[in-house]
Amino acid sequence: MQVLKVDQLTAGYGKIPIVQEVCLEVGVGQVVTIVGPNGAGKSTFLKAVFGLLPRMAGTIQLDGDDITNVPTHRLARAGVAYVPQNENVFPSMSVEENLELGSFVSSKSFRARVNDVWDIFPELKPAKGKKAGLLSGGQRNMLGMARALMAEPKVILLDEPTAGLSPANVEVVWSQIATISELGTSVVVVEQNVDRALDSSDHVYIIVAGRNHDHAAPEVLRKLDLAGIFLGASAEQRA
Ligand SMILES: Nc1ncnc2c1ncn2[C@@H]1O[C@H](COP(=O)(O)OP(=O)(O)OP(=O)(O)O)[C@@H](O)[C@H]1O
Repeated sequence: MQVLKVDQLTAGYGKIPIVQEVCLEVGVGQVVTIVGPNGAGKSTFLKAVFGLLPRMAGTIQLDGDDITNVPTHRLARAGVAYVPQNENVFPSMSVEENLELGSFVSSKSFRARVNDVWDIFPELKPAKGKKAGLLSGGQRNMLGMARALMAEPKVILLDEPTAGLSPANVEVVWSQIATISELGTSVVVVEQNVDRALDSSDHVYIIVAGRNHDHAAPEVLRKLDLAGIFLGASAEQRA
């Protein structure tokens, strides 16, 4: 059974569809990555799955239950978490307060759950009293993920968690993603660096111009001319 199954999703801003008939499936504990050229609609897709944009067509299932029309504020309780690329923490609140907010829909007490999360993000624990706005960019990204995980989601949607990070921090984030999936939360991650995505994903979807272009296991995609696909898409966008 797939944890998340998105079928033929069409969504966009206002009445303009940006993603069209996009399909994506994620199994239990899998890391599924979405790659594609700039402006392909990757972020739009995540926002639409999380109900932040109107869905014009298609269906979304979580553990076999239809959640297509479940509003965003109920999705967290249902088991879907979303971490946007920016503004993913409350800057005037401490690290620990951010995590407390994230724990409201958890079945575990804050104290029990926070220890699981400190295990995944040990760097955050010494900073627990610090205001989130004073953290480095990398630490803020971690806190965004940590806060979302406090809710014990079945699936977590991460929008470019490695954007703007140093190479060392990129590696830290990918190892955290691996740990999150090993602990049973499935991960859907948008990533700009295709090679890095192929190294750490169970399955990769390529979205071009708002539509599914291809999807396969990394070893299959490595045999394709990915640069050509991306450059071709850029040329089409310029034309
Ligand atoms: N708030 C918005 N209102 C209208 N159009 C938008 C909005 N945000 C994004 N778009 C448009 O939707 C399209 C897809 O953008 P999106 O950010 O989803 O792409 P992306 O694949 O995530 O790109 P990138 O890799 O550059 O982040 C783009 O043409 C963009 O201009």
